[in-house]
Parts: sequence; structure tokens; C-alpha cells
Amino acid sequence: MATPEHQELANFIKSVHQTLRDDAGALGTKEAWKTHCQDQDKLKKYASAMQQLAVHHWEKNALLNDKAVSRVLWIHGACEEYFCNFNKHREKEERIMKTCFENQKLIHIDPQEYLTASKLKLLDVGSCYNPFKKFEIYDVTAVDIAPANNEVLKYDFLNQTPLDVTVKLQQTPFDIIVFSLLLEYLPDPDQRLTCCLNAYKLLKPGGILTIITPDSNHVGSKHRIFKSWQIVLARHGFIRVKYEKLPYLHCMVFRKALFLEVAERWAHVHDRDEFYKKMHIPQDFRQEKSERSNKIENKWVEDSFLQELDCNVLN
Ligand SMILES: C[S@@+](CC[C@H](N)C(=O)[O-])C[C@H]1O[C@@H](n2cnc3c(N)ncnc32)[C@H](O)[C@@H]1O
Repeated sequence: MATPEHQELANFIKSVHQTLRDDAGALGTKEAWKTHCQDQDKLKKYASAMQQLAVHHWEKNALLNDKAVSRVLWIHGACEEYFCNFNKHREKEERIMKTCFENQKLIHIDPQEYLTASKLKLLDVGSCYNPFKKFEIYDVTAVDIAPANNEVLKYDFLNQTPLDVTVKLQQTPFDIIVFSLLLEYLPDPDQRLTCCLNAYKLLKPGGILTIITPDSNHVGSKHRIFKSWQIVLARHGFIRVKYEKLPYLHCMVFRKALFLEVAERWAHVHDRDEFYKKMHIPQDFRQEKSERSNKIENKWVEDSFLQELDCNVLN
């Protein structure tokens, strides 16, 4: 059962997301983002609320309830699986490259060059409280516009701007970049794509972007949206290597292709008119703007993030 404290935390988080979406509609996304990042009191309160929900409720819930899988453990398992099979992915891509692009010269890439370090370099974007710190196999860099503790760097990943210290992420290419419950925070599909393109620049070839986004609906109900993400990201050089729908989450792993042509070709072959050209989330299709409250009238699209919070809180 949800305690009144959990309800209060979840309601506060929902209200911050909703206000940002409303402001983006009223002021434009750039101005709304600027205003949002300047409201230090609100961001501080958000960070604390998010950490409390995640640590004291979600992670505990995942241990007690079979249906509620920990997003942190899912990402860790997916990373281990991917890097154990790194050569398989590389060989598959090289085969496609040789078959489809005969005249192209293959670039020699030795995967060991990327994997010889004793730890995998992991960038956790929108980390909040640095949940990946507990795994010894990662050398973690955690960033957030609203860090919950001083292990997390204050950094706006959307605009690639350090917010208090001088952090230069470009100097350190990563094996893994994590977007856990990040993309639906951003009110605009172009902002979501910008974050993915920023991640692309910071990844090593063959490195992975893991994306977790909430949704308590049946796997098929948002099929078009997540197929569209796969196509949009393939156009920009990402190949989806893992997708899993858990009871409350969509979990995805995208590999930065060694050969951009291979990813682009996949997008070209699979693109259809029925797919969106942008990285939408269900909330983008809401027709009637809410009035900064939870009175959402739209019947045909639910706010999946709100549902996620509710499901977790109510379980
Ligand atoms: C819903 S919370 C998820 C926190 C954590 N990743 C987790 O899974 O528990 C989303 C986080 O993304 C952060 N965030 C949103 N936009 C960001 C940006 N442009 N750069 C860095 N962090 C951002 C927010 O401050 C917030 O802490």
C-alpha cells in the first residue's frame, strides 16, 4: 500500500513534469527549459523526492514484488550480456557491410582497443543519486541538472552545459550511456533526439545507449512509438540490439554502429508511412492541455509516466 508520504512525493514529481510540459506549450521549449533550470528550489526538492521514491520505494518494491523489476538491475544485466557478446555483434555488422556495400572500404576496428580497460566507462545521464555506483565493473560519471548528492555532476546534457563546475564530457568516450527515465522528462521530441545525438558523439564505436522509459500498458499498445524510435535512431547510426517490455517499463539497448551505413540501411529498409518521424511519447499526443493538475481528459492516450509512478506507488 502507498503511504501518504509516497503519494506526496509522486504527486510532486508529476506536478514538476506537468508544469514543464505546460510551460513548453505556452512559452516555447527553449524558454520553458531555461526557466525550469533556473528554479533551484524546485529542482532541489525534485532531486530529493526522486531519490526517496527510487531508493525507499521502487528498489525495495522490486525485491518484494515479482512484477516490479529494478530498472538499475535490468540495465546492469543488459550491459553484461552485450559486452560478453561484443564480437558476435561486430561480426554480424561486418558481414552486412561486406555484403551490401561491396565497394566500401572496411575500417579496421579492433574491439579490444575499446574493451581493454579494467572497468567499463559508464555515463549516467539524469542520474539523480548515482544508482550505478554500487557496481564495481563500472567507472561511473553521473550527471544531472538537479543532483541529489555531490557524487553527481551538475550538468545539462541537453545543451551540453556544465551548470556549476567545468566538466568536459567530450574528453572521455564512454562504453555505456544510460538514460533511465530521462527522455520522458523532456517535453519535446526534438529535445529527446538531441540528447540521443549528444550520446552518440560521446560513445565509443560499438558502445551502447540504454534507454528505460515507463509504461504499464501491454507490450503491443505503444508498438508504433517504439518502432519509430528504432527507425529514427537507426537513421543516426544506432542499431537496436535489445528490447524488452517489463510490466511497467520499456527497456532498450542501442549500439553505436561501427559503420553508419549499416544502421542507415536498416532504417531505409524498415521505414513505413505508419511510423512517426520523431521520438514521440504518448504524452505528446494529448489534445487538451491540462491545467497543471492531474485532471487529464484525454481518453485515448494515457500519461504513461504518471501511470508508472502510480503503479509503483500503489503496489
Ligand atoms: C525521473 S528522474 C530519473 C532519475 C534516475 N535516472 C532514475 O532512474 O531513478 C529524471 C532525471 O533526469 C534529470 N534530467 C532531466 N533533463 C536533464 C538534462 N538535460 N541533463 C541532465 N539531467 C537531466 C532530472 O533532473 C531527473 O533527476
